[in-house]
Amino acid sequence: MSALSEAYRDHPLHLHHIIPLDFDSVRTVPDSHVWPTSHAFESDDQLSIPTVDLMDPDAVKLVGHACETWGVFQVINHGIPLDIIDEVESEARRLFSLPTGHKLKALRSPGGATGYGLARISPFFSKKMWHEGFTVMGSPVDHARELWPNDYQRFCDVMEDYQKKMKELAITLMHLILKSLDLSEEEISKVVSPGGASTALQLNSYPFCPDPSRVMGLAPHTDTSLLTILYQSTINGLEIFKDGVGWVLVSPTNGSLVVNVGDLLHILSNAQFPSVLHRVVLKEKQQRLSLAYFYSPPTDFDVSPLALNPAQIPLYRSVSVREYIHIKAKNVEKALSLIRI
Ligand SMILES: C=C1C[C@]23C[C@@]1(O)CC[C@H]2[C@@]12CCC[C@@](C)(C(=O)O1)[C@H]2[C@@H]3C(=O)O
Ligand SMILES: O=C(O)CCC(=O)C(=O)O
Ligand SMILES: [Fe+2]
Repeated sequence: MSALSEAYRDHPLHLHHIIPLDFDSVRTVPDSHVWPTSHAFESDDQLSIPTVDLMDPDAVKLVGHACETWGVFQVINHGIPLDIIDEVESEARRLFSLPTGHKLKALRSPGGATGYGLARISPFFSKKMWHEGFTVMGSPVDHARELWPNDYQRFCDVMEDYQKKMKELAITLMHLILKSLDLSEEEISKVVSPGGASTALQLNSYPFCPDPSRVMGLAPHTDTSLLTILYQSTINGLEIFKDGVGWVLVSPTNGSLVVNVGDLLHILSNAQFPSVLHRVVLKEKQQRLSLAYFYSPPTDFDVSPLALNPAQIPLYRSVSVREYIHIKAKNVEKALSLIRI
């Protein structure tokens, strides 16, 4: 068991907050999944988040500006081969198209962190989300063997290879981001080291929905990570919240990846980089898939505001990654304010 999985063990969830709906059998949206519709569901579809070309000689400045003004950006020329992304998407599709009863063989256990199930934030909302996920931390072999006793190797190879590639990209991005904060190489290497990191890959599926305007794919949340690298299939749905504007749609563009600031980078940057609030709404009846890779320091690493000039005061106390996960598991929305000085 990875150290990251262990951090979640002290916060077991009830099975009704883990088991997704049997999406295969529903013809209408059950009341448990109907969210109050209001103007809150509207979004700005004209504005676009910044795009950063990782080959641009000004990448440090561009990434820093995007993190500061939006907390999220798209990357192009990121070096992840498109056929690898396609393979992961296709394996994710293979998994989510299994009959519900079969997927339950890989159900996340109440104290577990990996496998099939609802998003961890589910207990914090009175309505259920139109979502099913599969969380991978390293090798998914134990769950994959339950799903495909004679045919699990390909799924494992593809998921492990993707995590390796994502880790390299996350490290590159972290170097650019921390350089933009003027941190020294020595300080950067304490936060980002290839050997030590807590990472997770989350396969998300928003199944076919007979009435998309009444459901919520993934409720508004911030990610716990330093940063998250997201691939979204061709279907719209991801929205980010921008102060002074409201919800802004992030349309998928071919081959680009979405990078967002998580809570731990928000703390490290002393709130210079906002941990972006985001959600997924269903814009179409059709199934939507996404792949989210979460990158954080090891669980025993103490995160504290680093990018301080002499005139600045730290806004957050030091907190270990493990402790922050515990705080967030109990108070999802208030976690950052609970460590504010
Ligand atoms: C490492 C992780 C981040 C995450 C919890 C997890 O253990 C794996 C799933 C992740 C996810 C994906 C959907 C949104 C989110 C808030 C959730 O409920 O599960 C994130 C978690 C997070 O960022 O805290
Ligand atoms: O599906 C998406 O576009 C977003 C997923 C997400 O926010 C997450 O997995 O944390
Ligand atoms: Fe997220």
